[in-house]
Amino acid sequence: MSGPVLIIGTGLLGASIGLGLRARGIEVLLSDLSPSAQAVAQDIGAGRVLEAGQAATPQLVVVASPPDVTARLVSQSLRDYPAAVVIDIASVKASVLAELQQDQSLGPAELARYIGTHPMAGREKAGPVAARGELFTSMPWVLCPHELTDAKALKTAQALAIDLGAVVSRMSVEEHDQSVALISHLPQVMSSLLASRLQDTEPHALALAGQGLRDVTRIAASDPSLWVQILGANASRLVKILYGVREDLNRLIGTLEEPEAAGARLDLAQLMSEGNAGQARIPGKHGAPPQSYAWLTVLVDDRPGQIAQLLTEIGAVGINLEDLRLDHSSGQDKGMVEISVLPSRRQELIDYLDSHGWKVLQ
Ligand SMILES: NC(=O)c1ccc[n+]([C@@H]2O[C@H](COP(=O)([O-])OP(=O)(O)OC[C@H]3O[C@@H](n4cnc5c(N)ncnc54)[C@H](O)[C@@H]3O)[C@@H](O)[C@H]2O)c1
Ligand SMILES: O=C(O)C(=O)C[C@]1(C(=O)O)C=C[C@@H](O)C=C1
Repeated sequence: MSGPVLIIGTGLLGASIGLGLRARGIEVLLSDLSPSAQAVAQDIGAGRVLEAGQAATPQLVVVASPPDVTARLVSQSLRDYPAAVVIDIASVKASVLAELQQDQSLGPAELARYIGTHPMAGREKAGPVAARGELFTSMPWVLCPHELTDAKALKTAQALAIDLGAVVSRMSVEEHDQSVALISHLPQVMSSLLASRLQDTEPHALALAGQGLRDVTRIAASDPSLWVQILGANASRLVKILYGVREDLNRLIGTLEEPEAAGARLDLAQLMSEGNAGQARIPGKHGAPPQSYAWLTVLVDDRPGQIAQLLTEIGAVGINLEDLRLDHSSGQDKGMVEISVLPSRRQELIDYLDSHGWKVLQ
């Protein structure tokens, strides 16, 4: 796509889009209510601040503000930039569209230039400092055209997502909100509920925290003010899913209260197998069927440059790294680098690292 692209709201998502577009040589203008957020976004290379009152003729306006002000900013942008396509990236879509459809200042010609979108990529951190230009690579990006969206708006939104490396899909706002209630909003509340149990836990118990707890609580660190808005806007869809969770939880509690009762073990096995079956359905990269990778762990000294050296050596053997996790063994000055590769290359990599002085834990 060509620029300029104006990004309104230069926090985590807005600045990440700016970084990704700048890396592709596209002109980016930045605007945020917070002078420091826009200045930081400019400093990290996400674009150039559009000063108040300065004229601009963007080809595309991306509204990347919190959901509760999104419709207002989209409406303003449609009026301020009559030649531009305007998109938003808010995590909820039906409430934004409904507000725009009720907006008396917008006619069909304005609404035709608008399309709601949602990149299914983010982090548990807010603000431009946490931004990453590669955030969207291989991640889903949903486009939600409404009945008036014109072909140019759809094509421009699609070009943005593709240029940023995302995998594009299309849904109605209803279908989108229904889907993310389960795929994104339930995981967030389950993670928060679980992590909230840790508030009064003794430090000696917390010191036992392994990867399992970390896996399921990463997003419990997410920004409360953003999630209050997301959960509030999608409450009616999420609550129906939570009724089902409540039923399952009641059943599990009943089973665990009498673990020796007839059928109790079968019940537990069923719970685990149902979880296995659901987990196995989560697609891998690019929406492809899940691919199982083989993991190995390399112990590294906790000093600068160790991980970079390890990755350079893996690259030199020509083995593609599918995933990487870092952990520290408690109480030691050692780091553990967990690496996943195609199963067929695992032994080759272990042999290579062993022979080059790395300590591999299998
Ligand atoms: N965080 C995620 O993982 C994620 C992922 C996908 C989509 N989203 C959506 O992206 C949007 C932005 O989320 P974020 O995580 O980047 O939040 P953020 O808090 O990092 O950034 C939001 C920015 O919007 C600015 N802002 C607020 N009101 C404004 C206004 N009236 N005019 C201009 N700027 C204004 C804030 O100052 C802030 O810099 C939200 O709608 C969110 O639902 C978030
Ligand atoms: O990876 C994360 O940190 C996220 O929470 C990202 C995530 C999600 O996948 O649920 C969260 C909310 C957004 O609307 C889109 C993406």
